[in-house]
Amino acid sequence: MTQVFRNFIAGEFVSPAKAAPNLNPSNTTEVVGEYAQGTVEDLNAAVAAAKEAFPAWSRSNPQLRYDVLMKASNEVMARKEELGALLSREEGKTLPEGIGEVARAGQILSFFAGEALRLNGELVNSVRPGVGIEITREAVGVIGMITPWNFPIAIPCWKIAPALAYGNTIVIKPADLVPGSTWALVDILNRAGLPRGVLNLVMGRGSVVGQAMLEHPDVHAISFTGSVSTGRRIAAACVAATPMKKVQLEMGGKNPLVVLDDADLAVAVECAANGAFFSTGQRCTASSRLIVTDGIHDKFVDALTERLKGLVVDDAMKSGTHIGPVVDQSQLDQDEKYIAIGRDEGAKLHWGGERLNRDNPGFFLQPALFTGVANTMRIAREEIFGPVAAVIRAKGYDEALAIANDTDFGLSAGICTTSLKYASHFKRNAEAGMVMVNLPTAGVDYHVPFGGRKGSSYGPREQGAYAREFYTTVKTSYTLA
Ligand SMILES: NC(=O)C1=CN([C@@H]2O[C@H](COP(=O)(O)OP(=O)(O)OC[C@H]3O[C@@H](n4cnc5c(N)ncnc54)[C@H](OP(=O)(O)O)[C@@H]3O)[C@@H](O)[C@H]2O)C=CC1
Ligand SMILES: O=C(O)CCC(=O)C(=O)O
Repeated sequence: MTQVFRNFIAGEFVSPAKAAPNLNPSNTTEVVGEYAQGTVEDLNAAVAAAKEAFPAWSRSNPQLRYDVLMKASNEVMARKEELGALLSREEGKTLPEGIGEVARAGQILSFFAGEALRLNGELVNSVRPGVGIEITREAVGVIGMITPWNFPIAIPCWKIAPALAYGNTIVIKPADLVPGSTWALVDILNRAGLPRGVLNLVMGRGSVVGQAMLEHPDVHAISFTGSVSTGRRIAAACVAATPMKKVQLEMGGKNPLVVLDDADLAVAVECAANGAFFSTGQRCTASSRLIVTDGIHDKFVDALTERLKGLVVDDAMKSGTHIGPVVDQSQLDQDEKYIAIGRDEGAKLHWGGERLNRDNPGFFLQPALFTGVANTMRIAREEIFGPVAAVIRAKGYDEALAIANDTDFGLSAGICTTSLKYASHFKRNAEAGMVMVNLPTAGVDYHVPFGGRKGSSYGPREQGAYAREFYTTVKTSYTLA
């Protein structure tokens, strides 16, 4: 019998009224596990537990928070192969990518273990004689977290770890498509010594559990990663709530990779192949627009096409697979819809884009490379979130930069060049939260801020010490001695 994975509320695993199968996108006949489908009552119980746990946890000794996070980090690292396999089975990224993501989660936990000890304040002279001012940071309260399917352990981890380090309590709702990795993370953190009610997990649908979280008056802040449309709805709900909720949104991207005539061709091809197609292109940092200057355009397209021909698309767990399946039927439909739109708009489907049959039934799609794309076309403006990239030709650097910035998004932007002048100019003038020089637009470090501008992000940055802006609130105290 398939195991039923239960919600974790007030320090207990709670038997659900309903559960749903978590399917493997590499083989849809394989059920990874049955996972609870939470209800509004479950969410209410989880928020009540988090509220009750908050006073003690927010005043707890930082050594305790350090110990819990470090112990959890050690277990995540020790089990990275097993957890990486679970992640690859539920989400479809390749096993090395899955293991790499789990290792990143372990590193995030140990980074924030240290942050629990480093949280500090400031002493400031008052303009009034005899008065001293302290500026301190305190935990915000109960944090609601709503996470997407494309990074099933890293994204929950980079929300949970800072929230705990700075003394908040949590209710998390992972994406219904991939609850398994978050369940494993919550189980590990619980056994690492978290007091009852500090971390609560309610799996299930966004329209039910997520919506109830937005409406609950005892949830003080919401951290969300996912689509722009859901993000907008969440921001509106947080502002409309009484009291208003603090909100942080990480949403889509339409990230440019500029390739200049003077680029090292091999570096540029590797950046494009990795940034656009690895992890099946299902990254908000994916390079979906390849903006290539005239002098290198044809050589680059030929070399990238050769590279794509060598990429194996197959079961995520098979050794030798470079690109796993698309996450589910609905995302596959979206990818195919945009491939059709690109053709209808007059772009040339230069290579790929075909559905592939493999040994098992799964959502396999050949990477698709469009050429002759204008930046006004829908495939250059809307986030597809699949292995589909658009090559846009530019006359030179100035035009390439203008095209790169001509987008509603602003998450990551990359340039491949051997010129210090252009690299420096691009770092200063790219309208994005993250800039990469001779590196893929996707794939970031775990100890520095992550986030974007324009339609990509809203609210304070995630990750690194900058995460404290969201997970703490500032207090200014005046004392007359
Ligand atoms: N920037 C990023 O990292 C990501 C971007 N996307 C983009 O979004 C598209 C659609 O993916 P999808 O998974 O549907 O993204 P969504 O934005 O719908 O889902 C993200 C999370 O929000 C939850 N959610 C959905 N509706 C609500 C609601 N009304 N109230 C509260 N929470 C809600 C989801 O729950 P549930 O589990 O029920 O879906 C999930 O946990 C992709 O094709 C891609 O373009 C998707 C994932 C990540
Ligand atoms: O590129 C990365 O490393 C992170 C990408 C990401 O967080 C996302 O796609 O949601």
